[in-house]
Amino acid sequence: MALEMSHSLEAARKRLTDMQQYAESESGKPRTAKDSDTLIKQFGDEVEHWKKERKQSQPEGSVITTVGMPYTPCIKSMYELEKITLSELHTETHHRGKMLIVQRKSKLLFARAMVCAVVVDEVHCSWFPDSKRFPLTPGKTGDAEVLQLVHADTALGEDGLLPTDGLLVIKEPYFTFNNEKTGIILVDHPSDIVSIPISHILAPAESLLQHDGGLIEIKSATEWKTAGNKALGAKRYAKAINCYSQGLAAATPAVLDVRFDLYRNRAQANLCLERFDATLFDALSAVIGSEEATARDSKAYFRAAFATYHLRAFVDAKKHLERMLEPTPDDIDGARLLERTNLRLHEQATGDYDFPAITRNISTTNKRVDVADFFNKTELKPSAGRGRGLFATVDIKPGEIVVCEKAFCAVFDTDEHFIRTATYGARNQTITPYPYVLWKAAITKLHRSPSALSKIVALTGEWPGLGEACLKIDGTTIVDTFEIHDIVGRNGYASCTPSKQQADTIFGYCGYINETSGSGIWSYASYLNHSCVPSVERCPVGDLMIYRAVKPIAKGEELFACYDFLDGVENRHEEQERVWGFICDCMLCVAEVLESSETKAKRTKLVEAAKAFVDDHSLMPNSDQATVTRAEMLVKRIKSTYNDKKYEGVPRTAALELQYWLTRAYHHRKDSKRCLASTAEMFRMLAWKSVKLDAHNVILEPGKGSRLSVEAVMSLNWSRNSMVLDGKAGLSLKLSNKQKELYIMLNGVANGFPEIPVHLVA
Ligand SMILES: C[S@@+](CC[C@H](N)C(=O)[O-])C[C@H]1O[C@@H](n2cnc3c(N)ncnc32)[C@H](O)[C@@H]1O
Repeated sequence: MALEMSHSLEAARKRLTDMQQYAESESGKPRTAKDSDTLIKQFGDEVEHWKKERKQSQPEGSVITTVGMPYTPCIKSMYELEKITLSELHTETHHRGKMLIVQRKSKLLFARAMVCAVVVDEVHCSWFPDSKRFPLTPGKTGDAEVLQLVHADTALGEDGLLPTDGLLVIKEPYFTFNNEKTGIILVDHPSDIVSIPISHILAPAESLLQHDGGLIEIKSATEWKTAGNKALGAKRYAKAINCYSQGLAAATPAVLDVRFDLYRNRAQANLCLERFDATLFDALSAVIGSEEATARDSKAYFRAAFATYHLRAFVDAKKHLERMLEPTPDDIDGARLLERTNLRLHEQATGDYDFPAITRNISTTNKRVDVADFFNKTELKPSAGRGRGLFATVDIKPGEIVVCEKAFCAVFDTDEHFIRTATYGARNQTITPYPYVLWKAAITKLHRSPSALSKIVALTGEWPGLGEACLKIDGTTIVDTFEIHDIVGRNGYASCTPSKQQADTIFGYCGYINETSGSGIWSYASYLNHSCVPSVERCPVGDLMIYRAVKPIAKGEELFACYDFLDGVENRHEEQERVWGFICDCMLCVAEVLESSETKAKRTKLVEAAKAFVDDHSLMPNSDQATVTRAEMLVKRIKSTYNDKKYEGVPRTAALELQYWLTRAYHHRKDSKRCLASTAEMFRMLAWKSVKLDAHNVILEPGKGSRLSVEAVMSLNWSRNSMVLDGKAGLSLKLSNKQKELYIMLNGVANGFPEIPVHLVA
């Protein structure tokens, strides 16, 4: 079944069930032929309609994309497949071991999630008098079908996607239905379509004669180069690549120089399409190596370095740049790229980042940062009962950077083609909590630079698909898009869309995570396993994810992040099992699981009362003593529901929100002593040990089972301000310094931290 969108989970579920039942009832029936002229006309009208309506048809609010049953891509070469015609297709059938050879006969329809076109096959052209064929109705023009291509890289444009000047081989075609229950050929895996020239050995000989322009033109390598340069100048990159490739096929040893030019120019066209693996290959193939060719080689090395930089292989990028700059040391572009490369190498080796500069440059429009990754304090190893995990290779202090990683790919709601949609899968009937566009972005990136495939398919996902195999067949790397779907589901992280306000607001970066305005794949950090009492906290800055230690971590210890933290162990475990397929057994979960249901019920009731209290008393300055006493009593009652023994060393967070309310109330009532005591109490509730906050000491030590929360850090802020108002400058400064330490642990960077005005502490 095709990929479709619905406006609610219920609608998605209903649509999927309905389509599954229909598909089952139709499965295996012979396909009904479609008259090509009629279909092409109807489709043309639809393309025009879609173009006009595109604005209105943008989905409003959140939508759910339904995804049919997964199936693996074809892993046979087209030479091993048996050719069939459209007339031999059967409904709701994967035609394993078969292939269609078709030609596009319509414009492309760029719908939100896919690209469609009408294709015809050889029957239409009345070739092969002796072949099995659909009996043509007199006056009709032949058979045709709609092809629907999911996850196509739309940057390739009309030239690159389903080109019309050649033929298309659809490997192991899947004939199914669209939302209107009309038959379509659905291609979920882009590698299941291969474009071949009409002169290809598999193309029917008659197709040469049938070619639109009559006889095909035979061009020399130089003529292809000229045609390629023209296309490149017109920014028709896919067409340029095609011309240069044809030129390379036509180049004889007599025109060696042209051959180098073709590689160099194709490198540039590939670079414009962000196909960095191909750019690198072409650029290095273009290196001539003679003295007279210095200028041309300089260009080739620059392109190789640029591609390598974007493939994040900074050591290699530096090598290419040094070779480039050896004969041309004054080249400005080369020198600039070398400077950037050296900075990346420094970040990669030390974890020393210029965060003020990084955060200054990011905005709603500039969300992707130019930085290297830092992994040097960790290693990937097996983790008993949890697959693999990340382990510390050195002792790490609280606050230190543990991992810093730029996303393999990230999407933000301010991106041009962002659609706020999750996917709902037919296989396990669950929602993947990451947007459809993240799945698509990951697939596009893998198609553009397939060298990244091995690290992505090594990640955990439910649908095994092709596993960790990285196959290249018929010139294309095979990406199992369903496998990537599940990998995105298990490894995607919510992020945020950076903005100026975010950079300047208290907890601007950290606080935005919950809004899920962006998401991404950080493939190394993905190996962090979950704990509800984590040792690291994460915070996004653009598409960079910073992980800092929130407690001391000894060399050899496994690191844990918190994927999500819902109140109540049952809620948490239900979510963990549904989204990630595990149930946490951290110290906190064990303590909560062991509690009786009566205790939990009693506490839940009290927490509800506390929430209602906080909602009713959000205006702090009006709190009189009686109201404060009520809050204190309620905190006491909630705390009494915890069994000290069971909860030793783990957080008791049920009264945290109300305690935070008390901190603020004391501050407004100018009761600095109680304000500070309340802050200390919050840290105790979060299982911090050696909590001492008084005139002489500001000591807060995290424990093995402790958590850190925004409220606790903000509580320090109120205490600090209370002390300022009370004239206790020394203590307020100590509190402020501690607050800043903890603030950076959670927020990743110091941005937005409210320093005490200097004149108040002078
Ligand atoms: C993002 S991956 C983490 C890396 C993973 N362990 C691996 O080997 O690829 C998430 C998966 O790790 C496993 N996992 C994470 N935390 C766990 C925990 N506390 N207990 C058991 N399994 C866990 C689950 O299989 C989950 O789907």
